[in-house]
Parts: sequence; structure tokens; C-alpha cells
Amino acid sequence: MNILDKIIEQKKIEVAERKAKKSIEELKQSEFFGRETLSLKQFLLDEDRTGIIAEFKRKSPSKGMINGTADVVEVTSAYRANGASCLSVLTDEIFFGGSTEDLIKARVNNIPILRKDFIIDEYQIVEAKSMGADVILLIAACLTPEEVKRLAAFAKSLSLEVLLELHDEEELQHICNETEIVGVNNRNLKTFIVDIERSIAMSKKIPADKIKVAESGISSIENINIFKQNGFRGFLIGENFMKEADPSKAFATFVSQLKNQSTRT
Ligand SMILES: O=P(O)(O)OC[C@@H](O)[C@@H](O)c1c[nH]c2ccccc12
Repeated sequence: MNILDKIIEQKKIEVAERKAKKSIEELKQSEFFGRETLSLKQFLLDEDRTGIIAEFKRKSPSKGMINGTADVVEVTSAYRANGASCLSVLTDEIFFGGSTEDLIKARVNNIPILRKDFIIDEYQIVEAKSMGADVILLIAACLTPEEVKRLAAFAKSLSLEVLLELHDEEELQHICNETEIVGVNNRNLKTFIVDIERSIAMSKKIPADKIKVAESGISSIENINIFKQNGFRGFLIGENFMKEADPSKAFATFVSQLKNQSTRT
């Protein structure tokens, strides 16, 4: 069994337990449920923003512990203050060390928030809304095209946007009318192999009307410039900042370099 299979198996158990603990009706009573969501699409298309979807990730199955001490409010606030277009907050506990709490805390920031988790059930989408998320992730590698369509339509009915994550060509068939933002994960979730060229190779095959996001393994301004030349509007970056003792400072330095470079060219 590969790691993605393991995560999904665990996720099924977790979702069943959470459903038993809290009903959908209870979730809907959250103070965040009625809030007006922010549009990732709009934030990514805003030329005055960096396009960076900055991720808060404490650990991962591929890297183990990345940062055991970072404070979610401090780091996400610095991400926002320094030009992030969106925050990505891991809510998976077992494999990524995230939590519902982390996302709720990050909500102090008035920019879109992506609930980063393995979504397999409508219940998790209601949860996402009740935590204050604006966007959910749907991973093609663990869903059928029909499931993507159904879950994306459901998210839309709650005014949440969807980032559809692809990795290889076979998954292009998961793209549908309901998925307007398409990410290409440079990391294979089954083998952990990272290949930054993956986004570029895949980009040519994604329909032109979709907003493209490059995900994982991004560590340089040069990477971003190449992605931009290939039509990408969003760049999902986690470890490059989180691996530093001070992720806030690492992010600010990265963005100032990015801005310097684009004014020079
Ligand atoms: O830390 P990185 O290499 O910059 O990657 C961030 C993000 O793309 C990665 O965490 C990710 C992409 N897709 C996922 C799906 C589930 C969990 C995590 C992920």
C-alpha cells in the first residue's frame, strides 16, 4: 500500500468518527458558516499580488518534522502582510500535524484560506466552511472524475472555491466545468518524487480557460518566473518557508527578491 492509500484509509475512519461526534446541523451553527467567502480566483488574478499560496505545514510524511515550533497566527499574518495571495493551512492531524484549530486561528487574516486536507466526503466540505475556509482541495489521485464533479458542485453550493490537484496526464480527465482552478503537484503523492518540470509539461494540456497553480518543491524566484512564462498564476509553497526557524522572515525576504526581480525585467 502506498502512502496515499494509507492516508485515505485513515481518512475514511476519521470522517466516520467526526460525523458521529458532530452533525452537519451543528457544524452549520459555527460563527464562520454564514460569512461571505473570499475568491481565490480573484486574488490570483489580481496583478498587484504575488500569486503565492503560502502554506502552514508542521510536518509531512515525506519530510518528517519540518517545523515544530512555528506559531500559526504569527506566520500566517506575516504571509498575508508580505503579499501572499492565499493561505494554505493543513488540517490533517496524523500525517501533517495540522488541525481545525490551526485553520480557525489563521482566519484572523482577511485573504482566502485553502483547507489543505484529503477530501473524500461532503461532510468535510461543510466542515471546511464551518472553520472559515474559502477554498477546498480536491486531489485527482484519490477521487474518480465523477466524485470530483459531485464534490466540486457541492462546494460551489456553499460558495467555496475548489483547487483541483493533478499530477499526471491521466488525471486531466478530472477537469470539469465545476473546477476552474487547476493545480499541478510536482510531488508524486505515492512515491514523494518531486519534479519541478511536471507543472510545465502538464500546463500545455490544461484548457486555457483554467487558472493554473504550480504546487510543491518551489524554492527559487527562477522557478516562479518559469512558471509565469508558462501561464501559471498561482504558486503553492510550504516547506521552503516552514523549514526555516523564522518562516515569517523567510517569506518576507523571498517576496522582496521576487518584487526586485520583476521591477528589473
Ligand atoms: O512544501 P512544498 O514542497 O512547498 O509543497 C507545498 C504543497 O504543495 C504540498 O504540501 C501539497 C501539495 N498537495 C498536497 C496534498 C496534501 C498535502 C500536502 C500537499
